[in-house]
Amino acid sequence: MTAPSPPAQPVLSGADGSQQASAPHPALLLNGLAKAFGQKIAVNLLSLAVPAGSVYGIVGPNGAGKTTTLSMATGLLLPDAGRALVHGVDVWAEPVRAKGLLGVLPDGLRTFDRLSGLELVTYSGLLRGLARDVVVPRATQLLHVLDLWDAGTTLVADYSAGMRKKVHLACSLVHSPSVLVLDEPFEAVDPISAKTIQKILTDFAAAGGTVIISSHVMATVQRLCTHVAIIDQGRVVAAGTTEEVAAGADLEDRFAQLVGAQMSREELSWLRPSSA
Ligand SMILES: Nc1ncnc2c1ncn2[C@@H]1O[C@H](COP(=O)(O)OP(=O)(O)OP(=O)(O)O)[C@@H](O)[C@H]1O
Repeated sequence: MTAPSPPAQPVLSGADGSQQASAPHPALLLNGLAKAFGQKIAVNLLSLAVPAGSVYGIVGPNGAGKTTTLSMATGLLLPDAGRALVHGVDVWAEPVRAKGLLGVLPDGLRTFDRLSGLELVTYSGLLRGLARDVVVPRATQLLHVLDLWDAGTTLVADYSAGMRKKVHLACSLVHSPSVLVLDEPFEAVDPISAKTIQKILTDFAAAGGTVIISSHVMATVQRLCTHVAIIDQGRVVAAGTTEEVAAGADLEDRFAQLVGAQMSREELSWLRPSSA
């Protein structure tokens, strides 16, 4: 895989009108993001700074607002309030520039699935402005690395859930973005492929890229992520380096401490195997 493309280098005008390099922006800055669906407040004035070069895990219970947050952060869903900036570029004010910096694996995406894997990844790269002689070798390589090459001309519509996840991951990588935003990248993926994906992501971050993943698999987040944010009811309840957030405990235990209080302790006394 090629190194991620360098982020847009923002400049500031000095008092004398000269241009000075500014302090580096976070790879992703969310500032007061909010979204309601009718009466339901999905994201409640959420702010977060993701440092460049980090592998940042977003965790939280079902319905906490992770997908809604990531959708607003990547220009897929219009926020009711707040801003999202990718390397200082406003996702909603300058969508084309911001999206050029992003590689996105959305949750439950519907794509052009009447294509083979090679066609879909190639098409994705062409849409991102890559030349065909650049995109075809990259797409081929990605399909080999993600163990999808043998699927040949099988349509993506006929892929398994894990294969679909991997081909969409390939689409998010093909243009070598600066910031990868991956909603549940390991969901439905087999353990060997999960290891391959983890290696791709750590290599990508080591080369200067930034990775943001949402996941429910705490062990993976603890092993893979340099930073983590725990989201609950549309708000950040803890954020920092993984070590800071875990605070000397297992991340899963910490997660349960922070957001487990409202989990039901009720017993399903009626749930007993029925006799034959
Ligand atoms: N399009 C929508 N219309 C109505 N409500 C929605 C919509 N999308 C999300 N919600 C609601 O917003 C809340 C947050 O949903 P979201 O999908 O962001 O949670 P999540 O943290 O990604 O959950 P999960 O871990 O289960 O994927 C939920 O209560 C959900 O029902």
